[in-house]
Amino acid sequence: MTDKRIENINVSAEDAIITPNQLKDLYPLNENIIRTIEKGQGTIKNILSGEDKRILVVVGPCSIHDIDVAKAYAQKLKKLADELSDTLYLVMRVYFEKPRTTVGWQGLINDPFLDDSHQLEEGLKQARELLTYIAEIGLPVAGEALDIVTPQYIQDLISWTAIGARTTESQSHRKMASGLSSVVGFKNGTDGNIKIAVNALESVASPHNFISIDPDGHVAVVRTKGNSNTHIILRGGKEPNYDSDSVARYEKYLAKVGLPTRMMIDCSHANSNKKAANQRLVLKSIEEQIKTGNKSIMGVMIESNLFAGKQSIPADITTLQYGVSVTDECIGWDETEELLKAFATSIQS
Ligand SMILES: O=C[C@H](O)[C@H](O)COP(=O)(O)O
Ligand SMILES: C=C(OP(=O)(O)O)C(=O)O
Repeated sequence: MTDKRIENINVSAEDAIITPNQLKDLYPLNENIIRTIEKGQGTIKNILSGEDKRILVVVGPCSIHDIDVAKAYAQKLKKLADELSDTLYLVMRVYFEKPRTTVGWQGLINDPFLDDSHQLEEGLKQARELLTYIAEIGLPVAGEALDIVTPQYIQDLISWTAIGARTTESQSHRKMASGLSSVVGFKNGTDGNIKIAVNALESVASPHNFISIDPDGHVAVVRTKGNSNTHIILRGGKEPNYDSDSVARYEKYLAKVGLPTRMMIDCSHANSNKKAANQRLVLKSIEEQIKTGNKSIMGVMIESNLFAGKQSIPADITTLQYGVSVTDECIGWDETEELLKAFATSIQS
């Protein structure tokens, strides 16, 4: 029994919620969905190995806060993905969990009503419903695995996974990622440290054992086989790190430690100085590097929403602007379409 004099002094409640299997029964898989995920996970593995020569593009909102906006975005992106599929493999960023530098809204799963009511079960339901909708239309999805337990609820619907700059060095995240079925990308640290991402690749390739929950919600020891389908993501730090000199330096470093020299470049975050308009400059540099023979850049990340910019979350949620990010600045849909079409045409020729 808990003795309240010494334990849970700073805990106000422990509310039981739906189990992973119960959530999956509410929003089940079907053959269409399984085909999208199998194809998504498989294609991304082939891009990582170099067998598929296309460039992986992880593109979409910084965070999902409005399911209708996300569905409208997914419809547009699917059309563009089909159009550019000879050169680019487009995967939608569907990020439900936001790591914060200090405090702030932590994403749709944590607070689906954006009002500090923290109805996590509702957040999980909304997340899974959206993921099944996007998979049904045949579009693969990318997510950030920030929480250690939520993958049990939604990871079957994810084709590519990021571990963020603030958690790349975390042993718990590395252990969890060693059991994920998708390719996993590790960001460099917020200060620009690449070593922690390279160390993560080594750690994640090994089998691990850790305590989590099983699909029925029972506490369980999860024993993983290790995941070698991994790569680093350059997101900038104190300085941007997308330029050809930085890329060449990281290629050498990966080769020196015996790892494949494959990497993704994040056009946003510290590579854009958090200014969405700068993402096009990063993409232009990537385009030039690929055109001049770079074979290490296997993917790019772009933060994009229906409309450009960002907004603060207002006290009255009904006054939110439709289709505008509530976390980092994004480029709008028109610019996204223009940039990706130009990128595809340029690297094809
Ligand atoms: O990608 C989003 C943000 O860069 C990340 O969540 C950190 O945000 P913050 O510095 O506003 O907390
Ligand atoms: C938080 C993110 O990035 P980073 O971990 O690079 O800050 C993100 O991609 O949403």
